[in-house]
Order: sequence, then structure tokens, then C-alpha cells
Amino acid sequence: MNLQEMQQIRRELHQIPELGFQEFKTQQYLLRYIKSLPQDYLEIETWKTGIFVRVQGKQGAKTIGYRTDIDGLPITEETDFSFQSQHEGQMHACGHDFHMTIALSMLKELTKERPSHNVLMIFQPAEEGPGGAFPMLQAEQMKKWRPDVIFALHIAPELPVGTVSSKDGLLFANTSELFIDFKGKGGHAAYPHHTKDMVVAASAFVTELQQIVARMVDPIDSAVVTVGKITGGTVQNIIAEHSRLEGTIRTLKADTMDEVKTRIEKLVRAIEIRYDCKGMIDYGANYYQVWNHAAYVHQFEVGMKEAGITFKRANQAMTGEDFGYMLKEIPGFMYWLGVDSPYGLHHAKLNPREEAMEVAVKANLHILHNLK
Ligand SMILES: CC(=O)N[C@@H](CCC[C@H](N)C(=O)O)C(=O)O
Repeated sequence: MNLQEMQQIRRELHQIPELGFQEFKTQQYLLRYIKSLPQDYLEIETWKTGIFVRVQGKQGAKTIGYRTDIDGLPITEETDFSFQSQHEGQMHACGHDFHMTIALSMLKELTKERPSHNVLMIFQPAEEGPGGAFPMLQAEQMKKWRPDVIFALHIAPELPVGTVSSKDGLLFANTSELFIDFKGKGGHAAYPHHTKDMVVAASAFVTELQQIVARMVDPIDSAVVTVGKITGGTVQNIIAEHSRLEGTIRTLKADTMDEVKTRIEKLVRAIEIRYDCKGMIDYGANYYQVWNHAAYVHQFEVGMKEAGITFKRANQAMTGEDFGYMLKEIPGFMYWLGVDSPYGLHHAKLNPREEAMEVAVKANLHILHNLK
């Protein structure tokens, strides 16, 4: 597939971002394209809003899995693209439009040059939440077409086009979503002494929360707690009866995740006592760390040299990825693809350079044709 065709697909997908497990238009778009390819060696099966496509290899001794995520984020786009999101309040702000286009392009090339190994292309919903990788691993298709090795990529705004990056061992952190509701007693803004103000309770919680990382986690280890959203109250002169915090916890070690959660629970109990309210915690979706298998990262590094693509050793990142669940069961790796965007992941002006998709397809086909 040439760059022009990739640009067209990426831009069409960019206009229809959908949240986790609601990727209905996206699934239809992908299926339409996949069914337009020569079908001789393809088997296609849907799973919820995702898709499995199996390419029957010439020898078929081994199956290589490749996973792309397909969901968007609840962000209002602020780019000046002519192909802006048509779904209000939703945007492909994490590059999944790129990821899908790269996968379709790989598939087209595989139907032209049949691979030696079988290839299982996995179009996975809900990476941003609540997580599609874990349930997809339990799917029937995963049992009958189980890959022997699996890989995936993620765009990296801070790396130049033409560069890929990875490392053996831990690449991405353990993550857990965090939702906390505080319930108190509302009332007139002029009579605070008759109320239990949940805006004040939420504010105290957020301020104190950062002490968990600053003072309770070993500085040699690492953790992040971020509150990305606070809601509470109704109007300016009514004291809020309810407040809600939505955030995420990131840790390099699984044990540290347990420790941070215990500290959060203690802090919520302390807020309950201090502000005479009720605090309820829900950890939402948890993602297992992305742990790359050294032997495959090594093959990837060697392969990129052969393909004329710059390989850079990556640092560990506090991003999360439910692809970690796939790597927990199947050996393989994940890598960063340089896309040179002035705005980062999850930013309303994310603007990755489209030429990077050609680099990714070249890199991925090289892996598929050469992986041992
Ligand atoms: C690559 C990336 O940005 N992934 C997301 C995964 C979200 C996990 C979950 N919803 C959470 O917020 O904990 C990320 O935010 O790192």
C-alpha cells in the first residue's frame, strides 16, 4: 500500500473515533477493507467489536501474532485537520488510527506476498479502557489460532520518523484505574456548619495523595498517581453533597501497586474521619506490565539494522498497555514507532507525521518474514 492510500485510510479512521467496546463503525470500516482484499489465504472472524484475521502461511509451522488497538479517547479534538473527528468529544489522540492503518497495510502486503509462517492479525477493542486484551485472550479464536510469538507497536511522539525503539524486560508500567466517590451532606452555601462539604473533602484528598509517591514509595522504585478528573456539586451557592475523582495509578513493580493501593485506602479512611463523610473506592481496570522477551527484542534490533531503520534503546515508561496480558502468556515484544509530533499522547492536538506509517509497515513485514 502506498503512502497516499495509507493517508486516506488513516484520515477516514481518524474521523470516526469510538470508545472501548463501542467501535461499531470502526469494526465495519475495517471489515469492509479486509474483505476487499484477495481472500485465498484469509480467515476472518469477529469478536465483540474486534476482529481476528488469520493468514495461512506457505509452511505454516509457526504462527506469529500481531496486535493493533482500535479505540479512541474521550477528548475534544483541537487540531486544524480537514479530517477532524466527526464524533464530538472523541478523538484518536493515542495514535490508534495509525496503528489500524499500519495493520491493514501489512495485511494487504501479506495477501500479495504470502508469508512462510501463519500470521494472526488481532484488531483489539478497548485498549484505553476497560481493556480488550485480557478477554480477547480467552476467545475461541485465540485457542484455535494461538500465536507462538506476538508483537505490537505504539506511536512515540517524541521520536523522529525513521526511528524505532524498544528494550528487553519492563517497557511499560503496571496500571490501575482509580475512581473515588465521597458522599457527605449538601446544603446552603451560607451555612457550611450544617453540611459536610464534599468539594473540600475531594480537594484535601488530592493534595494529600501526592505524598504517597513523594514520601511512601522508595525513591529508587517509581510510581505515579494522577487524578485526571474531579466532579462535584451542582451550582455555585450550594455546598456539594457528592464529589467524584477519576485517576490512574502507575508502578514499575506489581508489589508497589499493592502498597500504593493500601495507602490510598488508608487516606480515604482518614478523609472519612476528618470530613465526616463516606468514601468509596473502585479500581476499575488493571493492566499488567508490558514485559518484552529479550530474545525477540534482540532479533528486532538486528532486523531493523538489516531494514535500514534506526533502532534506539528505550527507557521504561509509565504508560500502560493491556498488550502486557498477551505478553504474559505469549512470548514477544512491543516497540515504539517515532512519529515526531509536537504534541504528546492523549493531547487534543496530537499530530503524528504520516510518513512514519511506511516505516512501520517496512519494519513489521521484515519481522514477519524473518522472525525465528
Ligand atoms: C499507551 C497508553 O497511553 N495507554 C493508556 C492505557 C490506559 C489504562 C487505564 N485506562 C488507566 O488509565 O489506568 C495509558 O493511559 O497509559
